[in-house]
Amino acid sequence: MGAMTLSSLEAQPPVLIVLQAVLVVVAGLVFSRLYLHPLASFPGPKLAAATGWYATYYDIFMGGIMLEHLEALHKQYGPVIRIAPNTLHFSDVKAYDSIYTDRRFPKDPAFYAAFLADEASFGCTDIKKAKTRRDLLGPFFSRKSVLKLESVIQEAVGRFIVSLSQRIDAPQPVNIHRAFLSITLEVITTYCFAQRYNAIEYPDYGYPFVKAVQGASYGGCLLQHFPFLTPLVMGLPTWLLKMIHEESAALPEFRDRLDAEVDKTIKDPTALEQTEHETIYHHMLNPRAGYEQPSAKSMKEEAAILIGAGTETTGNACAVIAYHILTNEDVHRRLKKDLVEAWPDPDAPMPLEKLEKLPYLAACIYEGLRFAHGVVTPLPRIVTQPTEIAGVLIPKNTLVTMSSTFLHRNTDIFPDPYTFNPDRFLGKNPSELTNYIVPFSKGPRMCLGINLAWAELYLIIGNLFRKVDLELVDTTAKDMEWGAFLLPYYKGFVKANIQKVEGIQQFMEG
Ligand code: HEM
Repeated sequence: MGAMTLSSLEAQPPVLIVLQAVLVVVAGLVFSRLYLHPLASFPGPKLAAATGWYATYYDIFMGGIMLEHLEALHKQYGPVIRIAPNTLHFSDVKAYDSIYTDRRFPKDPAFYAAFLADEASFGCTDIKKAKTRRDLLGPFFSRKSVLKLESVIQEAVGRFIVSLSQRIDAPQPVNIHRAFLSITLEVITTYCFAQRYNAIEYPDYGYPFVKAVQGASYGGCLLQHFPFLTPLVMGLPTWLLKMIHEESAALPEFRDRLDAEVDKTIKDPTALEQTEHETIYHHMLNPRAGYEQPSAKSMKEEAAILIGAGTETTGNACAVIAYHILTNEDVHRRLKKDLVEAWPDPDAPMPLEKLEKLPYLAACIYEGLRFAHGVVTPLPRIVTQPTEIAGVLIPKNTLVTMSSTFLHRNTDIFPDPYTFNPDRFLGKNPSELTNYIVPFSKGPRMCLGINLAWAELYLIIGNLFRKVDLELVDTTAKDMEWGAFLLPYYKGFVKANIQKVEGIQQFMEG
């Protein structure tokens, strides 16, 4: 019998033998994932339990619709579902805190490797190293520091409003989504590096990095699913990238510029004495006692991450907030009225702390963040020891995830969730609701730039709706549909006609 099998194998072409061996291995793997894996008893589609290609199909081939699909799956299978061989997704609001505030759960290295920043805050998956980096940079992004550097943000916002005034009655509608990305880029570069990039003044708000930045998250997601492409993509010379996709070439060019700045600063740290204000380099090159100076690679990654993390997130949030205010006449009128009452002379300076006290402005921003979501792709954490999450015991080494959208659209917390209704935040105890607004995530790895982001949102939205009369044009609900590629990737842009701008005298004089 054995001899017969051997001789029949010998008769087969080698390719067929290899194919058969692969089939046996794959079948064994699928069998073990379906029936022997620690997550075997968790509900969910069998195909998702068998292979990660299930998520790849919805994420990449279907244009980022995995989140919509997850909603349907939760309806079918319940609050905890297996969405990949080793990954669970939750929909129960209680699970969010358990996943993201547990200090024992590190970020998943496989997910974060695609962002090519394992030595920077966002990409670092080692719990201790990540904490060290946050300790180092945290003071620079604290509330105190943001208030100290408020003039830097105010100056950029002033330039933003002036730039809009130059577009009154422009022949073409203004792409205000890109205008927001331009100001958020400018805030990050001036705040972090004390450097103006003049993105706000660029024709048509088309600064190359601004045009390229939305593609970056898509690229990151692509590399998450096809990591073997990473060296290939990273090895592409810029001229070739330009030929394949011209806009994307701005990304490596921008990164080269940052790298050169870091090298220059390391070579001549005395240059830091000349900067207009403190920068991240002051904190990294002169660390506090007990902290080491990061390597050049780490500083380069950090610079790129801060710009990447701070530009599109905040720009998208502004665009979504503005879109909903402009499409809801009542909200628009009430907001304008409140702003005019609190700020009768638009030429007078308006400090951040005063804007923050306007309840309706705050409510519009919270409601806008509920629609903008921040990072939408579920962010995986590793369960390092068996832990109960939302009443279910989760085995060690499982990846656990939950998208912020499952809080923001929860009908028990936010009835009629698809209606933009700032009034829901004006009840007796707003924090009962704001606790469920999690665009910045929660816990030890929540957004490092949260104070800066909030300051930008108040100053940009407050100034825009106090000083600028604008009308939405060529923008429909379809343009605001998005696919999930870490951040929402919108199908279109928010566009508007600028009709009147006031309160720019102070900036023109400056
Ligand atoms: C509306 C604006 C913003 C939103 C919605 C947002 C959202 C987030 C979220 C959800 C995370 C967690 C990511 C994860 O768990 O992997 C995060 C992390 C981070 N954000 Fe933001 N962000 C915003 C603005 C900013 C700004 C302005 C900066 C610039 C300083 C910034 C810098 C960072 C950094 C460095 C991290 C990594 C923190 C860590 O992993 O320890 N973000 N952000």
